[in-house]
Amino acid sequence: MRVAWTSDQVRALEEPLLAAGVPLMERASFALAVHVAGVLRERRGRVGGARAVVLAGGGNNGGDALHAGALLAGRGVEVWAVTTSARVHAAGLAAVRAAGGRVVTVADPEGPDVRRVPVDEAAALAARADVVLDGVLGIGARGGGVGGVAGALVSAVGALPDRPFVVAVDVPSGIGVDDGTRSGPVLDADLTVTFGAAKPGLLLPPAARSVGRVEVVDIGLGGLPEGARPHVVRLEVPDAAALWPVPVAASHKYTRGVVGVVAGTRSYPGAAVLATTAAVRSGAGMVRYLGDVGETVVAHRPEVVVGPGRVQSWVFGPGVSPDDAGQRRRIEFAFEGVLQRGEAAVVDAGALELLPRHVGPHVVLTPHAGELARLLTRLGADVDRAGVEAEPLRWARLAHERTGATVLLKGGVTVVAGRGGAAYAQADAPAWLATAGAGDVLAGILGALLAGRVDDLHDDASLVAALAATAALVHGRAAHRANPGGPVDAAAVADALPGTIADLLREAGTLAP
Ligand SMILES: NC(=O)C1=CN([C@@H]2O[C@H](COP(=O)(O)OP(=O)(O)OC[C@H]3O[C@@H](n4cnc5c(N)ncnc54)[C@H](OP(=O)(O)O)[C@@H]3O)[C@@H](O)[C@H]2O)[C@@H](O)CC1
Ligand SMILES: [K+]
Repeated sequence: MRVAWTSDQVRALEEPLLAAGVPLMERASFALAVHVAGVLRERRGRVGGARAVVLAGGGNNGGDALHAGALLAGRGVEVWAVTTSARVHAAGLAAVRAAGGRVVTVADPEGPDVRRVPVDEAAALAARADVVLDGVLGIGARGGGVGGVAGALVSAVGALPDRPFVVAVDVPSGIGVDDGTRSGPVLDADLTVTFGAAKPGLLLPPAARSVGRVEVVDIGLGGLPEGARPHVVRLEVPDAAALWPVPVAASHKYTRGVVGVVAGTRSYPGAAVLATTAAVRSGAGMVRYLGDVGETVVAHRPEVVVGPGRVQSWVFGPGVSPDDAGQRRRIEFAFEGVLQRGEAAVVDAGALELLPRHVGPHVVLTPHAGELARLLTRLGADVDRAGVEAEPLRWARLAHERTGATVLLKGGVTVVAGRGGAAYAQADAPAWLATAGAGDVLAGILGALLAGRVDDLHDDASLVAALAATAALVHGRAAHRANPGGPVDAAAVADALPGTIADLLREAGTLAP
């Protein structure tokens, strides 16, 4: 599990350690230098003789970068430090100089003993480097992107035609550290070396697209205090495996969970086939189908039972248009069971428009950004698709607050917001998965997962959000497995589910008997 702590959470952990004289910056800069040396070795075969440019802002983020620069200079790297603020981390600067590094500045005024160079000249230095360390801004960033001459430098380096390898120190400078926004110049990184724990902006879109590979370095901050929850979590394979309902020898189809699927119409029968197939192939005990295309569904999936009966979870909406009277009536009727008996439900596509006024967290909405914007607009919020894409967690949370439902917002990074502040950001899928029918498959996976764990959901409402994140993880991994490195179609993703889930359980050592 990758957890993200906010700037305030990190500062609260740092404070007593710094007061006690724990050398956090030494630890951070040493680990940073080790990672940069690793990059240089990988890219050029050796560290000595490489060129590194350190972009150093006026705070401790610049201090980290300068100290790492000094360590690299000590290993024979030609180091140039470019300071971006009249204020500079004095000890870091002294260390770079003592190790033989050279220092220039783009700031005005230039400060004592530092030669001022135009932004273009500093960017040209970066262009000739094997690696650039971005230490302009860390968790002290005020948001709104990198301002002033530092921002001009970040833009100039980012626009270099032959971009050098960029290592972000703690975070790519200029991202919204706590909310993942991108509202000004940001230097996209190839590698981010972050201290203590990930930060929300490293996991959340759109900033998460700027971070490259993320390495978390333990600098001895310990953990969050009792009761504090990480701001955002990204589940990994062992977490998903631990959450997956695995049958035991005594299990039968009803204890394993029955999924009721109300999906598809005569115009869109494929959605019904995909959602039921995904539920069957994710290990549901049984799948029921309600709708007008039962024959088509059974032709593809003979395991599916057509017609009403008891279910543990529902999948509403794939391929359903709200003006289809038959499906609308079935969904509205089934929602009564969801509200009265506590059956879980996945509410997708056309069914989003049929959502009752207030539901519980055992109902999961699975909109994409445009659908979430429409839903929120109906609920009185002023937001459009671009607004949702700019701050997905904020809007997913608002939808959770206004409806009571757990919200899974689909995207390149899928964001989940649930009860008790639960928030997940999953980046498991190849970009190829942005294809018709992929959402129907996700809905089926989640339906099976909720049916299998329905007894646990009511004891622990935040579990639903974790299950939604698990469904996104399995969906993404199934897409990778369906055709590694190439295009995928939704049916192939559904077909890859049994193998994906078996691999997941095998990797985590939780195989069924
Ligand atoms: N404490 C420790 O010992 C440890 C700290 N650690 C490291 O310290 C980092 C946090 O350091 P920090 O708190 O000094 O803040 P930091 O991110 O360097 O930036 C603040 C400076 O930026 C400026 N500024 C702000 N916003 C701006 C903007 N939009 N555009 C332009 N400028 C802007 C602002 O200047 P101002 O304008 O206010 O004069 C201020 O000077 C953390 O990420 C980690 O790397 C680790 O080594 C572990 C030990
Ligand atoms: K940085």
